[in-house]
Amino acid sequence: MLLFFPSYLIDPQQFHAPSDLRSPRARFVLFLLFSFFRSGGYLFFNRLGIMGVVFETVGVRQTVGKGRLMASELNNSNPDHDYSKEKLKHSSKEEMVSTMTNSMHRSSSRPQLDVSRAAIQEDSEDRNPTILLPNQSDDISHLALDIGGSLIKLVYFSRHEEQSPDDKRRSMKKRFGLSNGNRRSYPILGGRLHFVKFETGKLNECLDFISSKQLHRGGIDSPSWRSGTQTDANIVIKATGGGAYKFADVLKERLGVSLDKEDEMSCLVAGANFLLKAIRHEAFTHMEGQKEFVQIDHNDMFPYLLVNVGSGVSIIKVDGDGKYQRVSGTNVGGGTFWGLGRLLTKCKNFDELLELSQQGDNSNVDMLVGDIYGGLDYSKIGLSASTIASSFGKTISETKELSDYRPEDISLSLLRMISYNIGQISYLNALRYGLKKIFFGGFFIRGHAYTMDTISFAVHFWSKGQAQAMFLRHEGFLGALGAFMSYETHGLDYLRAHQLVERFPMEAPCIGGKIHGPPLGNLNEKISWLEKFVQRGTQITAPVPMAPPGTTGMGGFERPSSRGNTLRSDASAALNIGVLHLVPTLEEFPLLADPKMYEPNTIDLLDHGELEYWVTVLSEHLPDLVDKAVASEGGTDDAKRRGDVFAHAFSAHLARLMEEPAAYGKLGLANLLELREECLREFQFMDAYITIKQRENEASLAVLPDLLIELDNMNEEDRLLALIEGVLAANIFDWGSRACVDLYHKGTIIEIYRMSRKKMQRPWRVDDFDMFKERMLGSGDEKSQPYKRALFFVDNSGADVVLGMLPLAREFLRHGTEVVLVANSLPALNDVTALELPEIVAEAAKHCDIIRKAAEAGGLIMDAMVSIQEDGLKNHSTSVSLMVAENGSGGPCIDLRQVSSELAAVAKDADLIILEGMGRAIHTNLNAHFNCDALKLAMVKNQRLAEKLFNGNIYDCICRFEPGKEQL
Ligand SMILES: Nc1ncnc2c1ncn2[C@@H]1O[C@H](COP(=O)(O)OP(=O)(O)O)[C@@H](O)[C@H]1O
Ligand SMILES: CC(C)(COP(=O)(O)O)[C@@H](O)C(=O)NCCC(=O)O
Ligand SMILES: [Mn+2]
Repeated sequence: MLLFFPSYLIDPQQFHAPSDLRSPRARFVLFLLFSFFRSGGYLFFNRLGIMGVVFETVGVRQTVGKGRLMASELNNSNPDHDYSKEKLKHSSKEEMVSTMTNSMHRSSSRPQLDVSRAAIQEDSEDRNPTILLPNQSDDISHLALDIGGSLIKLVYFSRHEEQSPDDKRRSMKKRFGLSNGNRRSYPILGGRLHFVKFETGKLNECLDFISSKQLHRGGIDSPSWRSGTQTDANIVIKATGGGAYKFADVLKERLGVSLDKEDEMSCLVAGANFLLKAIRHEAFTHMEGQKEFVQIDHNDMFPYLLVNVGSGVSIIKVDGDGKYQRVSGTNVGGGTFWGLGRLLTKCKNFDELLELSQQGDNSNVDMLVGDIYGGLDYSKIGLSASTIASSFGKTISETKELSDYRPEDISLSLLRMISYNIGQISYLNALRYGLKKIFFGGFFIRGHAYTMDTISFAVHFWSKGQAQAMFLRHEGFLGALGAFMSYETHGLDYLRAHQLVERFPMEAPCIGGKIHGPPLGNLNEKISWLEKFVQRGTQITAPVPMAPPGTTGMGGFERPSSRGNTLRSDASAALNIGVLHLVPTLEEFPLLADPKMYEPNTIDLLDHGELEYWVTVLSEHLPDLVDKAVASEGGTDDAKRRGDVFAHAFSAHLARLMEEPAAYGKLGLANLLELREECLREFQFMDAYITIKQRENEASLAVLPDLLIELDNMNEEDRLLALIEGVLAANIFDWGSRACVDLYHKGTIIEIYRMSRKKMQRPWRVDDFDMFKERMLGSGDEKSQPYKRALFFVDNSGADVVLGMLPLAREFLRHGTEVVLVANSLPALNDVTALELPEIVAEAAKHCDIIRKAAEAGGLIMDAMVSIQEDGLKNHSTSVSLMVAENGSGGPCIDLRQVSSELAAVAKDADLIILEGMGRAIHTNLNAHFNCDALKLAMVKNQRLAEKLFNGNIYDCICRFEPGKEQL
């Protein structure tokens, strides 16, 4: 039998089912219906009543004329969409499919897949049948080019992991001992945007790069490439810049592809608008060596002036999306600097020229006011003696030849001449149109501190502080991004800031026309490449070169105050930008009281002392972490090798950040801690603490029954206190804290837990327990209304979750409150993950009726213990539900601007959130305000932090209760 999808395009990321699906019956029927989708091709639905299907982009398989689709799980990503309005009224399979597809809502901008007449072949024996997409014809676009006068910029999209997501899912499941597959184990869906540049003069190397990765065919892993079903002659690539015309024939000849030419100005504007809207820390100011990220108000973005400093300079007034006017330009631009500079200094490359300027003194070349006025200021018109009166004016001397001047001085003079000139013309245009915001892009900027300072000074000086110069991290890629955006098929223009996660992998550089390393995606080659550096005794340079801090053009026409710093070589790595991971399922946590003001990080790492301290903490933790990571992979030679390279790579990141804290965007402690986890994953350490977690889970589960008996013998008030005490005490099991790890040598898990409980002394350092108790139990005769739904942001495995949070959850269930355990999507230290929780809950449920019934009601223990098919409908009860949701994070902290859509959806009905642990309740979110009540529980396992934030000591406890803003 064939099941037909209605004949229109669906937006996979926006498909979800109504909340009615929470009824076990509805879910069971759906389960039967879609059981054949499971594992790798399944329609997923979780215990929260949010069912989703996503045609996971990485799972898309296509053949010519007949698409094949591997469905995978996911849920809604459209924050505007109202779940509650949709009702599922049909019960037959066909009707249900069609109802669900009808409920999908179509976004004109995301027509990734044409599922018209899509069909499932039910006669197939396969439990994971393929869906045929007979009308899916085009490959989803992957590459766009901006071929400029000096540089070729590539933006390309990759959907594929080094390992296929299915393999990953399988190996993760195997490791976690989970056999069934209706839980998502890998949150990265979407794909990745990469940014690469080559010199236009080395077009051939650029084409080799494209060809080696088969980017024009959708990447090495694309099915059409593997199957050889697509002919290159059909391939059309978006391109902009003059080279799109000039080199069209070469591309046709070499790659067989045609170029679809996009207007350069439109692309620049589209690229800039996209970056400003979608990337949180894209724009920054740079004054006197200080870089500061600018928060862009999306509702007040326009108009602005865009100055693109490429070979030449374009000045564009931007009034909105697609609304712009090129108001001016100048032929004195980056090409002038590089061209004249090369002639005058004999430099071999652009960076060398820039680097030279850092040792220069332009007063040997420039004619200063003082040179004309006999050393005096021309104070009447506000010019100091050191102001440049005439760039290169001193070289009019007839007695000197070019060789009599230092190349360093010439380079600096040239740089200042051109930068001031551009700054001044930009200001004049801003003045002409009454604009206050000027964004500078183009590769002339090259993240070079002195260039930015000089332009900023000029804008500030001439506008008397009225206009502001801002720079863009993706400076040179505006046009290429715009061309990429112009594909009508990927709809990335609708992405929002929270859906993009920037990563900085140790990728081999491929810049300046040379690919300095292996093609992306081959871990082994990447490791060898990094090893070579280590063996040669060369420090691995972190992947993001940028200008040194502190070079400044103070005084506008003064000399740079900071000198002698070397410019990070462009060839040593990529740019000051990372790979953009597109995670269309991330959303803003809906219970944040003031999302615009929300700042996750409590500690400001702009404070150099703080940065130094935390970098040292992480460095000192590194050897132990490497040991654990290597052991988690069986201690094999391969694991040791990866462990070694991981240590070098992570140290390089830390060194890089010490040098320039804002190199990867705005830096907080949460980012630093997450970087460590990401770096581990980059070298394929998927869960370094797996053994420790399992051991601690087992030990804790063994004593749980006794603890529950003990608790049940208490009266309600004492029990509540004991439970909170228990959470705080058990939060001591934190393998990320140096002090705690030292403690673990001193006893068994249970001994340490008992010791920790014994030490609990009220009042705690922050102690709002009485307020919380009153809200829970009421006061006097007045009983309080129980919470409807509580979100428990759980932290560590073992005692923390088993003896701390789970018993507390049980108490809420007892009060009739629905509980959602919110846990990490990916491992971080010894934190429990959402994938691991069902099994832990199932174990606990063996000893506790309350947990068992609630877990059954939440559909949770079916995940780990019984198959829903065998259990069927017989066992559901009316008890409140215990559920699990993943939080979308892969670090020990949580940034609530980017949570999983699963969590965002379930949060809508919550009236209490409990944030537990140092990472989630102290390092991040200590100052966060919510619309619902919030309880923040943590033990402070770091002396410095305890002193700084709470004027206290290590092992102090925090119990902060904050009534929700809406309740106040
Ligand atoms: N590695 C490099 N090689 C050549 N020029 C560079 C390099 N890095 C920065 N530049 C500067 O960037 C300019 C080109 O900027 P870009 O935005 O790519 O413009 P275009 O599209 O005109 O090539 C060059 O003229 C030069 O000033
Ligand atoms: C990484 C952590 C935030 C995890 O703490 P948790 O959230 O598990 O309570 C914490 O271990 C930490 O801040 N460690 C570094 C500090 C130290 O070693 O003292
Ligand atoms: Mn933790």
